[in-house]
Amino acid sequence: MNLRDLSGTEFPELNELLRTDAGALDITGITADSRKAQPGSLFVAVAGTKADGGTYVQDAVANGAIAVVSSHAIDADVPVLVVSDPRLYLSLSAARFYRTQPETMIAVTGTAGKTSVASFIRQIWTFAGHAAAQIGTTGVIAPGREDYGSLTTPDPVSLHALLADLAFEGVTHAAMEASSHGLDQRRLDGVKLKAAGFTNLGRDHMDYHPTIEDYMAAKMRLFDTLLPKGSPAVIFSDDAWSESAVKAAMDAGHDVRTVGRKGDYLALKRVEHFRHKQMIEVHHQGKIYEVDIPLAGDFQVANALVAAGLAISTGVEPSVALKALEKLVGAAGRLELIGQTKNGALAYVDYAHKPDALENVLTSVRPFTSGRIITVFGCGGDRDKGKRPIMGEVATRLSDIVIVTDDNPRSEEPQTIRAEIMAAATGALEIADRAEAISHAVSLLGSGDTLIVAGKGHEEGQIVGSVTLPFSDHEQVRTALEGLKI
Ligand SMILES: CC(=O)N[C@H]1[C@@H](OP(=O)(O)OP(=O)(O)OC[C@H]2O[C@@H](n3ccc(=O)[nH]c3=O)[C@H](O)[C@@H]2O)O[C@H](CO)[C@@H](O)[C@@H]1O[C@H](C)C(=O)N[C@@H](C)C(=O)N[C@H](CCC(=O)O)C(=O)O
Ligand SMILES: Nc1ncnc2c1ncn2[C@@H]1O[C@H](COP(=O)(O)OP(=O)(O)OP(=O)(O)O)[C@@H](O)[C@H]1O
Ligand SMILES: N[C@H](CCC[C@H](N)C(=O)O)C(=O)O
Ligand SMILES: [Mg+2]
Repeated sequence: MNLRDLSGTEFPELNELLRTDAGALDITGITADSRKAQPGSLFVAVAGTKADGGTYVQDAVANGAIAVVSSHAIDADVPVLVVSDPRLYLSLSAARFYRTQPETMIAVTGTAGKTSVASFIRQIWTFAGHAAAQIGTTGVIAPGREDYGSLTTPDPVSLHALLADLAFEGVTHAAMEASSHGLDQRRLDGVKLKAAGFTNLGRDHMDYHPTIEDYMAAKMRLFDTLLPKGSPAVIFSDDAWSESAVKAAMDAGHDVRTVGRKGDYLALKRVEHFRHKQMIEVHHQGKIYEVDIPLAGDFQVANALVAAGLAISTGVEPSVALKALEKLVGAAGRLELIGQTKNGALAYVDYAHKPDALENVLTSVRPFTSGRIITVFGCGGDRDKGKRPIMGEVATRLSDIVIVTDDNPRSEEPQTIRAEIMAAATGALEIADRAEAISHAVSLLGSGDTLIVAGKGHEEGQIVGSVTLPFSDHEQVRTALEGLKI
């Protein structure tokens, strides 16, 4: 594709340059990483958190890049396109370069629940007969494909290559997770959305966003900038930030549809909890539906309603969407029941790695726990340090026994991380080795107890320094359960 077509019309500052021979350059690839530049590539220099792409222009050109995009003039032997927002350019040009995306794309944002909602909406679409995909923290799941993921919202070049592949494979419907990093870094700006969803807002990523308002504003880019005006915006109604989200979506001129107890689109009227399922009564456009959701946890009801709202908003019959909820399978590692002991204690793996999520998960299991709640968790290194004592307090307040252990220490000293949690975790035990912490917790399980191993969910590794050691909470819990004599 030539540079003129690739650049589109969103950057009038390029018009003059693109009228020259530079506009006719045949671009054979796009990258923001000089190390991936090849002969014929366009190199987009973006300023990042660790490095400034601008310093790698010569490397990119040496690797074969034939044009460069930058936020400021740079001396180079190839044409330099100076644009106000290189990250936006990267996303829009990647979308044009890879051309196709599944026809019905939706994105969901919020501090907790994105992976679950993306999984649920994929399951509802599939139940309704569509070829559907989900893209997010747990990777890509689509017919015939299950790829393990790393980022929640992939970088724009990988994302658009993936969307084109999915469309080529026949996927017509895809649900994406929109992380605040992804939104802030314009990773989704080239995606053509049909609808968008919001779950909730809580403390997260305070290492990246200076204030919670800044964090919320990044999330709201989904509504105020990305979703085309007049599209359905499905918003969970019962969160402290719901009103702000509704306002942002209204101000942007969207068709706002609230779901939850205070919701008007899917109004939740009643919930009855059972051990592994919940019965809900939902009102939608004058009709009453009673649905059995085969998952534990109040928060799963919220996620199921956001997913059903998005499915209905993208053309699924309401009765079909709500029927599909009866068949839901939880996303991997999200309050996932791994097994039980002979004396009836339940062992779950959960991905709660932030205070609100931990609070929710521990509160959710209390109604069906006749014995004690035993919690094993840690906090990641090189991430928000402020959440550590908060999670320590939440865990000890809502559990009977807490074991503080390691969770991806990365470049930090593991004992320092544990100490920061322990400072507010009165009475907690500290066992550094996560496998040992899990087996000790399992050995304590008595009749009616519930074990929650939180923080790693679907993850398959423990990141120590820059090395990822194979590690799975699932496997450790399973092994420990098998080793029990009772
Ligand atoms: C903090 C953050 O979001 N970083 C992401 C960001 O990197 P960055 O722009 O800050 O990159 P940088 O390292 O400062 O480098 C700047 C630029 O120089 C380029 N460079 C660098 C070196 C070189 O030799 N040549 C070169 O061209 C880099 O390719 C980059 O374009 O953009 C990169 C490409 O898209 C991401 O891979 C990278 O994710 C890092 C690995 C990461 O850990 N991100 C996490 C925090 C993240 O994004 N998490 C969210 C939310 C998670 C959740 O709550 O679910 C997610 O969406 O996953
Ligand atoms: N609607 C919700 N409200 C509160 N907590 C939730 C909700 N949904 C999930 N959780 C909690 O958050 C954890 C992560 O859930 P999920 O993976 O669906 O969210 P996410 O937004 O994708 O998170 P991440 O940003 O870490 O990928 C769950 O394991 C559970 O503990
Ligand atoms: N994807 C998120 C969550 C990681 C969860 C936890 N296991 C940790 O390492 O902090 C991140 O990288 O911040
Ligand atoms: Mg996620």
